[in-house]
Amino acid sequence: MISLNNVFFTRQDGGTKRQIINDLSLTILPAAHIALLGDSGSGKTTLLNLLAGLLSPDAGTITVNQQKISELTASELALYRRKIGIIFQHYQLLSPLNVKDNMCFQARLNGLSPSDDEVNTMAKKLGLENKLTAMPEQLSGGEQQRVGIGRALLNKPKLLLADEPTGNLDAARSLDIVTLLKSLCEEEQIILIMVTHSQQLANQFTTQLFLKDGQING
Ligand SMILES: Nc1ncnc2c1ncn2[C@@H]1O[C@H](COP(=O)(O)OP(=O)(O)OP(=O)(O)O)[C@@H](O)[C@H]1O
Repeated sequence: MISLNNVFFTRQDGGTKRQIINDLSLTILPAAHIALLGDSGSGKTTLLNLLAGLLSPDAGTITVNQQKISELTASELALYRRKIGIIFQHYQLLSPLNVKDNMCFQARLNGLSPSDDEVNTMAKKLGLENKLTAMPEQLSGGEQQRVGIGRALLNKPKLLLADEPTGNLDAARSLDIVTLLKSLCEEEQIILIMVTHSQQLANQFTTQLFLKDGQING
């Protein structure tokens, strides 16, 4: 479960301060799947970064699975970040590593050692069973994003944050990837929060939240 209580976050915009997140309170239940929508610049990525512990609120508290992340020290935050899943629009695979090692990368960083069985099962679910020894540059965009999903899931997160994960893919492939991502999160009871500009993709989610003026309109 996630709760945000009276969270404020400002950015310096030229000479003035701009309130990006403005007294936001929100509860997200375990295993919820949420599409986060909002105009460009409304603060969607900022909100994901606050949940990822990459930014700290100016005021208010953020609690993720009973851990008050807004009060953690830098080293505690580094440990917290290792445990959550993040999927980026630009995949961010490591080019010298093959698919298998990319998929295992975050889990290994977090002290887990996925077995060959686990990796093969995940690769199969992602349709990557014949690509485990391929290098990232030999993959299509959709395949690279599936490696990104595998990398996040093999780390067994309780929370997965996805920032426009299909922003680089065409509509049909985006729908396939989001459907797959959602069903894998359902299977593993993972909270999924996905930023998207696409209403069609958001419609795959039972909960849609709209960020506007630093506030959530659910
Ligand atoms: N590092 C930064 N320094 C200053 N301002 C920033 C910084 N990063 C983002 N901003 C500003 O904060 C606001 C919110 O940005 P954010 O990236 O969270 O929006 P978004 O809703 O994710 O936008 P988009 O849909 O275009 O990706 C924007 O006005 C942006 O210009």
